[in-house]
Amino acid sequence: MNLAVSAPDRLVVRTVHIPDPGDLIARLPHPAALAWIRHGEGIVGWGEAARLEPPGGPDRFAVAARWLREVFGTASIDDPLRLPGTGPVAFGGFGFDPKSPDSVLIVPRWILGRRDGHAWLTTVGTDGDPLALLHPPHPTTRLTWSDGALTAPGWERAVAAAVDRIRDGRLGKVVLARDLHAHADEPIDARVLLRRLAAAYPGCYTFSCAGLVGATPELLIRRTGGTLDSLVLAGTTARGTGPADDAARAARLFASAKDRQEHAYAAEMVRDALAPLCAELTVPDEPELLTLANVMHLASAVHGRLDTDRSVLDVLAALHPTPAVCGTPTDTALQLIRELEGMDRGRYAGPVGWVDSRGDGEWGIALRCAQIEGTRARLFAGCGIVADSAPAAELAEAQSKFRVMQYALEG
Ligand SMILES: C=C(O[C@H]1C=CC=C(C(=O)O)[C@@H]1O)C(=O)O
Repeated sequence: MNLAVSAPDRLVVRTVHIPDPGDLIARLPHPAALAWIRHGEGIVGWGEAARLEPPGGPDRFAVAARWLREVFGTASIDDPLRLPGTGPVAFGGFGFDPKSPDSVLIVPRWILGRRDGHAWLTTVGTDGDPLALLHPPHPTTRLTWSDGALTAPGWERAVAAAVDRIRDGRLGKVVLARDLHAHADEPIDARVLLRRLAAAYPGCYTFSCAGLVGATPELLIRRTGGTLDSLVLAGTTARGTGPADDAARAARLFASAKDRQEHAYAAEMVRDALAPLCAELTVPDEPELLTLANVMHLASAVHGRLDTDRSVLDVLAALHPTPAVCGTPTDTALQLIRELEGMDRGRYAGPVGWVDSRGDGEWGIALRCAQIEGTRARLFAGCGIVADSAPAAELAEAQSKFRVMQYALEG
């Protein structure tokens, strides 16, 4: 196990009730921001009290859960609120591919939160000034764009190859992604991107963790006490030119056998993965429509009640990767992704979110995001491919999904 920043022997944690802090993103004093916000509520963090970079492997969720049990279990915690997200919290992101070494968990020094009429500040450690790192946000000026691993025609050929494999009967669905590179004149400030994303996509989960910044519509799992919630997304159409065009496109999406099949694979797998962990589970028979600023998705809201006390990380281990980002069957789809994408996804399409010391937490799938490193951003977008997929249509869908982060970077 590699502890890039070693945890102190014992964390000393104090949560206090505070007056409404207003815009959480505006309070972040440093570009190395940790954030999880939807409709203005959620948590932001900064500074680092402890950090874990679990090595790649299918057991990375279990390794992370063990480490957190140790770090939080030995902590001295003064938390009169005892709400989801109060007390110590770890923000995290896990590599998409089990082989990926990119997973990370960070326990910040300071956490500011707001939820259901409560606001709080959590301090981890007894020294230091939360505003010592004060560093005003700085918008990026000029950007240059270039292809990632595959050009657009190269990616269309990969989609065509995937369709051939599916028609050969080797698998039912695979999700293929591509990356785009942006290069700025000056370092990219995550807070500027977060502000634009939270304003343009308020219903999505705007997140930032170790340079991965985005606004995902897909809730992989939320654990609140014994309750689980998940929002399965698969099947997409671009937004129309106005309400009538939107309605026509939505009707075509619901009538599309291709999109319904893409969605069914994802919803069925989530049901099968959660059923053994739940005393009760509800999965709708029919998807509903989720409308975002750039696209519309088929969506299924899944609810469950855990059969026994399990951390949200245990539930993640059972769910990831769903066919919304990998395919069916999982192993065959993962092999095809490795063969055809020509890139390492890093933490794109992996779980991103937070967990507290009670095991509550919210984890999305890291979609509509970019990995920021200094002056560079690497954007990702993927599409579910089934037997009837057409490469040109999938390329257009990926372009619609890239628009989220293109807007975050360019304004
Ligand atoms: C893989 C992505 O989207 C997934 C989530 C929703 C809809 C999808 C689709 O219709 O293809 C994808 O499964 C992405 O945005 O990079």
